[in-house]
Amino acid sequence: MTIPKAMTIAGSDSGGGAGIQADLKTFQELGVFGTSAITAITAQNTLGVQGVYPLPLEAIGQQIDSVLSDIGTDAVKTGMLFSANIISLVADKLNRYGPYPLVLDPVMIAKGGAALLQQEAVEALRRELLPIATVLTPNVPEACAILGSQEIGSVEQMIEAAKRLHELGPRYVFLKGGHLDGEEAVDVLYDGSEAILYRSPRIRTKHTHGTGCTTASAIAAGLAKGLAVTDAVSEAKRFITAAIASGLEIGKGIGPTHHAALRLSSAK
Ligand SMILES: Nc1ncnc2c1ncn2[C@@H]1O[C@H](COP(=O)(O)OP(=O)(O)OP(=O)(O)O)[C@@H](O)[C@H]1O
Ligand SMILES: Cc1ncc(CO)c(N)n1
Repeated sequence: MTIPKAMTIAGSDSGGGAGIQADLKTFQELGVFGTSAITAITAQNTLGVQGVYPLPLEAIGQQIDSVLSDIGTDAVKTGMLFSANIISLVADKLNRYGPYPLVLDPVMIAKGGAALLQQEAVEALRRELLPIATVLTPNVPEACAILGSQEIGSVEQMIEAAKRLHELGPRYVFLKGGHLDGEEAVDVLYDGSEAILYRSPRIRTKHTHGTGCTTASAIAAGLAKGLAVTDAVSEAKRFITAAIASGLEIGKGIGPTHHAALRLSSAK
């Protein structure tokens, strides 16, 4: 049996809601075989990040070699990369084994405020990974950090920012509007000529841990299946909206999005 394959290169979230764990669950839900290279281990739960432990470069490189020299992949998603050295290593490996459809989620800061990317690594991200990305998926604060300060408070300003981000090299920019206010959660996809808006009702919940990782890996799953970027993004938007609607009240803080609502209701 052949099955589409996607690889995530990201950090581990012990709390299970974001990072590698969210990515692999999303791949599985969407019918894609998932592989991984872990860049850093975080001690994390619904209350925040208690510890960050980047892995040695050798360990990260070896995981990527093991997967790509044997199993291969139809798409890659990157998440938490933590340092400029890890970014350079990942760019080197993807250039050597690829090119692959690449969903680049420029993870910088966890919801509780912990740094998942060192500040001085933003330049490496811009220089080495943005130019080889198929889809760049920043949230509003990440877009501001990559652009070096820009006011983004409206959909019009999101479109302007997406255009400037596109000039840095990615084929598509998918700028997510989860951090803005309003009755709808509006995201912008820009391909260099046209801005497409993806809208959903804004769900009133605090349980949104892992929304970014889940969205980016759902897009990667679509690309692995051979979908056009616009279709992969539509599917991902539907998937994340359902996952937020069935977010879990577990732990004492911000609970995770949940991807298997149908199975859950038929269990017990
Ligand atoms: N309350 C909500 N209701 C509906 N959709 C939402 C809500 N919050 C976020 N989204 C959607 O979820 C997706 C992820 O967006 P968001 O801006 O939250 O990502 P993120 O900030 O990168 O996530 P994370 O904090 O996990 O890194 C987008 O499609 C966004 O529109
Ligand atoms: C490991 C990891 N990656 C990404 C995020 C962003 O949500 C997180 N909180 N933890």
